Amino acid sequence: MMEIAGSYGRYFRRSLVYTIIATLIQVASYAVLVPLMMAICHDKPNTEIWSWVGFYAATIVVEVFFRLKSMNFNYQYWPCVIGEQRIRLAEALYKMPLLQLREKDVGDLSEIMGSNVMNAANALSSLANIFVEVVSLPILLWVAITLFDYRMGLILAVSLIAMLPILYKIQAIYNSSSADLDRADAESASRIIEYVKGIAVFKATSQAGAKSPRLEAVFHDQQEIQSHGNKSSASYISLCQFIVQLALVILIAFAGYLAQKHSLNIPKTVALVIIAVHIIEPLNTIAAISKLFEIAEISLQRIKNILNSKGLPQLQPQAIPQKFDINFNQVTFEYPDSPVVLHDIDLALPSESLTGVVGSSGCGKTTLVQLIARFADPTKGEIKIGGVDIRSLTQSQLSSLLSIVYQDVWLFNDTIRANILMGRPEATEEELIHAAQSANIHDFICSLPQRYDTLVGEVGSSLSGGERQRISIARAILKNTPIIILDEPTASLDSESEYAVQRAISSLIKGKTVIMVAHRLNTLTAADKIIVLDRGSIIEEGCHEDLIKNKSYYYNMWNTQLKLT
Ligand SMILES: Nc1ncnc2c1ncn2[C@@H]1O[C@H](COP(=O)(O)OP(=O)(O)OP(=O)(O)O)[C@@H](O)[C@H]1O
Repeated sequence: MMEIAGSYGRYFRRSLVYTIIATLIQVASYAVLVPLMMAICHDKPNTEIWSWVGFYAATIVVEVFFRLKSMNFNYQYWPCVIGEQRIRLAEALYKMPLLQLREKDVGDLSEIMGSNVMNAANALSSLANIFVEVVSLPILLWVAITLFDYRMGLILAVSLIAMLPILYKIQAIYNSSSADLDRADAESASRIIEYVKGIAVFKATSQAGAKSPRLEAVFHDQQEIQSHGNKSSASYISLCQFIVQLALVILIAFAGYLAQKHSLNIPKTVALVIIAVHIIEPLNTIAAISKLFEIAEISLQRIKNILNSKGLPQLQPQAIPQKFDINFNQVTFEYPDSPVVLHDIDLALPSESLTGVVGSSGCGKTTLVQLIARFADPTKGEIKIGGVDIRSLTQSQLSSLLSIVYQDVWLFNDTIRANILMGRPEATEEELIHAAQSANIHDFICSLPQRYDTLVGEVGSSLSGGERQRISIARAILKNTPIIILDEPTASLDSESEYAVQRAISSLIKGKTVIMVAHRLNTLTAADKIIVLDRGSIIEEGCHEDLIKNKSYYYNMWNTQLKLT
């Protein structure tokens, strides 16, 4: 619990203390019933009866006061706890190696950050207090009953303890349904995201809406699991309550027997039975909330799995590099449970040079460039920037050294200004406009109704691939890092857009150390060096003219592309 409470732990502890105080006072109020009943039945003077009534009323007022104090946590800090947990998760995701993050299911992650955090916080805000109350109240009331009549206390304890193994057994039977339901919820969240992202494909294949078998199957499963879960939890709660009520029946029968034998007087019997009823009430609640605790426990486990995932290790910290040449020394890499993708790569990229990476599909080009950004660490070997092993840099140090431009551009549903400023939030208006002009996108932005304040969401679908790409390049220009990684930035563009984006790229890479993956070899003819990869190994290296002269792998690729154009 304290883990979820995070920095609000002391408020949570305080609220539990208030609950305990309120419960103690509640017990005192019930205990007052015994002398009150005795005073009424034994015709005691009115003053004595009224003083007991007054005492009873006073305990109720004080109890309500402390209950309200304990609830303060719910409405004041509960939303803060949720916010804090979500920030912690977001930070854990940020630290997670990209390779590991990409393997996570988006639906699953949104379920964790959404419902799972809510479930865990609910357990903290309301369930914990109820739990303290429903556990401590019966114990304290039992102590009170035992003090008034040890035989009643004994019979109550024996009958409740005898029922514990049965309750435990029932709980074990019903336990699995919550985990199944949680899994079904996560699966359904994933399918919904998949459906929304792939709706164009679903429409094209006439599998949209009710005709989508994937969506239908997952909703059907979820319904089944949900109704099974609801049925089982309803019967679980009823069964537990029935068993707990049995203990009350035994106690009442025993109290009647003692009263018949004149071993217990009537007012005391009535008062003790009233108190015993108040023991049973919270015990019934335990059955209901234990189900909610179980759901919270599963949610907490899923949250912890993210929070406990380890980031990439950091070597002894070093000063941020002052030179920006990049060196691969004997770098080998393999994805988990996959064959080796890169073999013993030795590569030197001088400062302020442009290096192209080419090769057939799947030969490891993207993997090679992503290793520079520590998307994952090499299985063997090292990568250095300006002589500094990148594993000794913090994530933000490394990020400040490089910008990556991908083929698929991700723009946030915010203004165009905000999207570009992500490169350097503190940039001035002049710097922003200069970056957009350099990226060849300023005129287009000015043609939009709200210019730089146009929301990407409003024009998102009408932005062409080239326009989106130039916005992302403007962001990189503004960031102004000494190293630029380009992973097929023009691969999906038509030749007109490609020309505009190429001009933007020329502005971006001026005076930088650049590594660029490209399928279209004509984009690399001016590169200082081109490396040719085949099945994870460098098989050729040199400038365009040298590689053509070699008449080998690159030469064949070039001729094939010439024939196609
Ligand atoms: N996350 C992953 N887990 C396992 N294998 C992967 C993963 N990502 C890529 N691979 C495999 O690693 C190999 C190299 O992939 P990579 O994307 O680096 O190739 P590429 O040369 O950039 O391909 P393309 O030109 O088609 O983009 C491929 O066989 C690919 O299937």
